[in-house]
Amino acid sequence: MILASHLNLTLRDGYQSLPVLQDITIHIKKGEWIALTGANGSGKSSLVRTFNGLLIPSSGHLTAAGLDLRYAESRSAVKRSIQLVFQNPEAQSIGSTPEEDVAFGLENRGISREEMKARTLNALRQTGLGHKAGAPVSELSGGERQRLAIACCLALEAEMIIFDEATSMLDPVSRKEIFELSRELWRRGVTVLWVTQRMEELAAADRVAVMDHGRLVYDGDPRTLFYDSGLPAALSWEDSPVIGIGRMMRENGWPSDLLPLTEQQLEEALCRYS
Ligand SMILES: Nc1ncnc2c1ncn2[C@@H]1O[C@H](COP(=O)(O)OP(=O)(O)OP(=O)(O)O)[C@@H](O)[C@H]1O
Repeated sequence: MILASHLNLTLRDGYQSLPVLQDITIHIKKGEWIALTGANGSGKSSLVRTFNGLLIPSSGHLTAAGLDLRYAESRSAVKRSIQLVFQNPEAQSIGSTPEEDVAFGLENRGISREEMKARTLNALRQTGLGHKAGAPVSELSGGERQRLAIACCLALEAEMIIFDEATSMLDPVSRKEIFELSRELWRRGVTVLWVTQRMEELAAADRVAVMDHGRLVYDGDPRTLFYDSGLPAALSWEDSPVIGIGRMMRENGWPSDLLPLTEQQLEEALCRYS
């Protein structure tokens, strides 16, 4: 789905050149659910914006959804198959109702009115917004607005959806719902790149990529990242209480596949051995 090789991106900040991405090589396969993390300013958003042609790398090679993004036509085509859901729920809708908003994205795509209507209502139903199709967008909650952004991606039949800290402005219940929706879409074949700083979301991933100062510094499973890589300490990440307990468990001979990343995993591990 994404084949990035030795990507560099330099942006201008006044008179200064800022190396935002440095020598990034990553391969994301079709059908994966992968998490991307890193401190604020480490380059996560810049990286994912190169994947759907919003930012153009200064050098390196990038293929996304089978398109070579050196070419302007490829960059405009990739925006259809790889969609981004951003952090701010307020900033993503154009239409005055969800139905209008989703349909807006389908205009100029050579689709008949009937098909547009069917795709729109289907996408709204899949995201749990069927009953709000005609409601004013201004009356939707933050979680509903993120669902609407996802409905737009579905109507466009996106092959990959990139969630760029898409739940960071939501309450815990909506956050969990959007996260679960991303998992559901993934089970149905959508490739998902989930940008997050939340431990429980990293713990759910089979594969976690970590950015630091514009570089990709880790690409592997979350348990190895937190217990064996030494990276959290090198990046001055604070150990969560659960990881602290997990380290003690390891010193006491617990098998490494039971070392917990989340409170739930800790409870499960303790239940199994108590
Ligand atoms: N348009 C721009 N012009 C100049 N510098 C930029 C621009 N966009 C981002 N940067 C800089 O690039 C670096 C990486 O920013 P980016 O937003 O990609 O990081 P991030 O990891 O997504 O951060 P956050 O978690 O805060 O969203 C930062 O130093 C940022 O200030």
